[in-house]
Amino acid sequence: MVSKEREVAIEAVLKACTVCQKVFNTLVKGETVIKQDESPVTIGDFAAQAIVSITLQKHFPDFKLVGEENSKALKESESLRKRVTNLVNETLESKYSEEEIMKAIDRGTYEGGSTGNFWVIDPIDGTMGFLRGGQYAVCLGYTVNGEITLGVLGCPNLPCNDMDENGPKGCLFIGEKGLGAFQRNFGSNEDVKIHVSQADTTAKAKFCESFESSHSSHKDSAEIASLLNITLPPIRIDSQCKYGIIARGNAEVYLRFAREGYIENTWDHAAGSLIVKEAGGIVCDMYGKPLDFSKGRQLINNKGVIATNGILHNQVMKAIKSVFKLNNVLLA
Ligand SMILES: Nc1ncnc2c1ncn2[C@@H]1O[C@H](COP(=O)(O)O)[C@@H](OP(=O)(O)O)[C@H]1O
Ligand SMILES: [Mg+2]
Repeated sequence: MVSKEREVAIEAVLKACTVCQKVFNTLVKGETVIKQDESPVTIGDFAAQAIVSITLQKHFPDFKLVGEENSKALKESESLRKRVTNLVNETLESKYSEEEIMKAIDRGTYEGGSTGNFWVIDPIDGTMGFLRGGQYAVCLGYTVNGEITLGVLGCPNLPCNDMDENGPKGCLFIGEKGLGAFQRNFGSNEDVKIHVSQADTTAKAKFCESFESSHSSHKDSAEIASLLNITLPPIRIDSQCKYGIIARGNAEVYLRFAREGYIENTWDHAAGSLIVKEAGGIVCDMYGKPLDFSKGRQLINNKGVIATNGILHNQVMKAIKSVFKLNNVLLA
């Protein structure tokens, strides 16, 4: 049976994707002067988080939400507040007040933790990709007692069929614990089961990483790829779309090595990591430890993020151990 959480999460993510596309088409394309606090990304982030929060509230009045955004900037700027409010009301065909919208956004200040149920939202993951007209994702996860049990990624610009840029674009990835991973294309109601690649040699493998080298060291990943005899160039795309393409088998390995001291946020990995696991892959940190979503808003127990198709996992982890000269790396 399809859970109510899954249906509501899909509804929320699709509506949030609609607002992001609207912001891109009307603001990013048309806007010439962008003030820092009224950038399209800011407007889109607030509107998308408000829409997800309002949709969850409608179905689960007591819901808790770990969200990337809060209403501080809206409280400080009347024009920003008005623009976000109009955008949300246009999209939902509703009449929420500015106060109601800010309250909805601030539901996202929950601290998370190891007990109870809560949602995790990244309203626009891949800010840089969004602005470039590249990849970004609306990412919604659901956590039960510190473990992600549901993840939905909305990827408005991602090709539906493999990486075919000429075909249709816009797809959802859905993962539910124990029930597998699925892709649903925008405009369709059909969920198609997806699975990681069955490639069993690294020489033929494809790896993906952040477009932005400031988010993940391209130099380190190149060294690891070389040690693994990977010859194909990296697939560099923004956002959790990377988890989506691993889950449906377009690439076998996702490497993420942030600068020293950077702690990953739960909303950047919650939905995507479950989708890869449900598609048969493995997700862990650079020491082979599972991502621990039970410690609050950030992944304080983890460093780096690795996702693989499972088959190549141990080879990848051994290469990481060698390149970073680590003593302890857990194998699968
Ligand atoms: N120095 C850094 N190292 C690693 N990740 C970073 C970073 N600065 C920002 N990020 C995170 O990287 C996310 C984008 O991931 P990717 O590089 O895979 O596209 C950003 O999400 P937002 O775009 O939601 O802010 C942000 O949370
Ligand atoms: Mg993000």
